[in-house]
Amino acid sequence: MGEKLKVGIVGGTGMVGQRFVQLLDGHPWFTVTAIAASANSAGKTYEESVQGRWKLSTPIPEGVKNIVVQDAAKVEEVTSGVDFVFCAVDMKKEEIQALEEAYAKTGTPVISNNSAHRWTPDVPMVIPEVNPQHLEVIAAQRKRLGTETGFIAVKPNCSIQSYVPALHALLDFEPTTVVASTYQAISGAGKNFADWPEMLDNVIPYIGGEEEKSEQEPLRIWGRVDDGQIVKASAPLITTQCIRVPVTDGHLATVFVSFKNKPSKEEIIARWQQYQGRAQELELPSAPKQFITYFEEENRPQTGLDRDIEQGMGVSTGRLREDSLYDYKFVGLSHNTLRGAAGGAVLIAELLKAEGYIQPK
Ligand SMILES: N[C@@H](CC=O)C(=O)O
Repeated sequence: MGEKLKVGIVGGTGMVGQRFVQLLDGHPWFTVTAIAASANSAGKTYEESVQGRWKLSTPIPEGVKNIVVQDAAKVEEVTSGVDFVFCAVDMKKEEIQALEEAYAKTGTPVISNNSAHRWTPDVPMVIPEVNPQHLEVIAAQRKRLGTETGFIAVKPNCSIQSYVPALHALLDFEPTTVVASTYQAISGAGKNFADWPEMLDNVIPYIGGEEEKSEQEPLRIWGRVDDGQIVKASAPLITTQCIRVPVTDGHLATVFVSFKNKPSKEEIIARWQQYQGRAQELELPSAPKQFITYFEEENRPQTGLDRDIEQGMGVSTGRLREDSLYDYKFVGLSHNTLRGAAGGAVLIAELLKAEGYIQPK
């Protein structure tokens, strides 16, 4: 594998940005050469800019400490030294849409953790093991943006990763109805217990916008490519409740599901255990060897015990049993800031590189 691709992190000082920094330390294909953030952080070293707000348990990697943070709004300056960027910024939707398009128009691929472009018809929203075929729409997007090399690709919301992979492995049994309740960690809101004390010994039954995302985004993931656009699927019907719970990391979901062709319990478990996607076929560096792990123990998966499975990139399921109203019920779990955020975006970038969409400039 020749020289590493040079990466910029736009929004590198926030919680997801810090995860990008952590995951890219020692990455075999990518090296961080630029970090951009708001004008307030611009001009400081990365170490200075995250002083007192570094939220991860591992130290700031040596290789990025002295990178001078750039102003994310100065798009040409940031992109001049990189082959592609990750983007995780906290701004209004229209501002993020415009910023990401400005980056893409410089010929720079943008892999985004933000939700702003998740419903732009020619922007692929990808889980590499589930819908890698959606990358096809990049050609149409490049035409629209007037660039031969730039584009935007996004990852879906973290909540859906705790049940969509498990349902995807069962898609040919035609799930008709899904009820999912998610129990979401506080890091999903970019917080820890120090900065969100009311989450100690508490549950908050509301996460703004989350239920809409959790019900609609799976249908886009299962959508088809038609004339350079993603057309969302019309089934299954999905309803959700999303709840904030007092855990640091890990989104757990309880799921009820009925099928047109009801599989046996053994068939479901076999599908989960055997499921392999494009990320495993290509042996991408961040791909979990076992994408879905089924736990036979009746008290697993547990958020604290199992969120880090496969370096936080695997998904786990358990407690599969028949239900009195639906065909089955089960529990799913995924790490929200690894598989569900920065890790998922790094895996998309690896897929894009392996498929020839990201190249040295
Ligand atoms: N909106 C989610 C974060 C996932 O992307 C949350 O609040 O947990």
